[in-house]
Amino acid sequence: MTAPAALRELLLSRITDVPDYPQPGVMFKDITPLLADPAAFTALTDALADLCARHRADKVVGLEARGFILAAPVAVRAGVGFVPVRKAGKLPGATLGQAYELEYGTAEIEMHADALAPGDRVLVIDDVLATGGTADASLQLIRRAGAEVAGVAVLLELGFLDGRQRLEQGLKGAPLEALITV
Ligand SMILES: O=P(O)(O)OC[C@H]1O[C@H](OP(=O)(O)OP(=O)(O)O)[C@H](O)[C@@H]1O
Ligand SMILES: Nc1ncnc2[nH]cnc12
Repeated sequence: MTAPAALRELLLSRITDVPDYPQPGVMFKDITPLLADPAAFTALTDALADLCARHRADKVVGLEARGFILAAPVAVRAGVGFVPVRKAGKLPGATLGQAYELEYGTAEIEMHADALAPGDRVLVIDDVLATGGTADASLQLIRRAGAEVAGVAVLLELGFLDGRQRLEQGLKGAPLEALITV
C-alpha cells in the first residue's frame, strides 16, 4: 500500500536528506523532524496501526533502533504486543541470532527465543527499507521461532536498492507495505 497523497506529502515533507552520512555515497534519510512533529508522528502511527489491523497481526516486531520508535506506539494503538529485535548482545535472555548485510556494513540481530510462539501473526515494522537485509534477517528469526509473518511495514522504501526483491523469498507471499517509496 502506498499512503494517500496527503499523508505521503506530510510524511515526506518531514524527512530530511543528509548526503554522505554515515559514509560517502550514502544519502541518509533522517526521520527525526517527523518524530518531532506530533501531527505527522500521530498520522504515521495511525497508518501503521491500520496496517496491523488489516493484516490481522497480533504482535509487532520493531527493529532496533529506529524501528522501535515507530513500532512501540503502533503496538499500543493497535492493542497488540511489542517484540524487540535488537543488535547482538543487548538482550538478557536466551536468544535466536541472525547475521545480515547493511547498505553500509554488516551486523547481527537477535530476538528472545521465547518472544514468539507458533500461531502468533507478526508484523515487522521499521523506518527504512534499504537493501532489505535487516528485514530479511528478522523474517528468518520469526520463522525460526515458529510464528507466522503477517507482513513487513516500513515508512520509507528506497526502491533503487532493490530491498523488495531481496525480501520476496522470505515473505513467502506476505505483503511488504511501504507508505512511501522513493
Ligand atoms: O534494508 P537495510 O539495508 O537492512 O537497511 C535498513 C535498516 O538500516 C537502518 O538501521 P541501522 O542498522 O542503520 O540502525 P539504527 O536504526 O540503529 O540507526 C534502518 O533503520 C533499517 O533498520
Ligand atoms: N539511506 C538510508 N537512510 C536512512 N536509513 C537507512 N538505513 C539504511 N540505509 C539508510
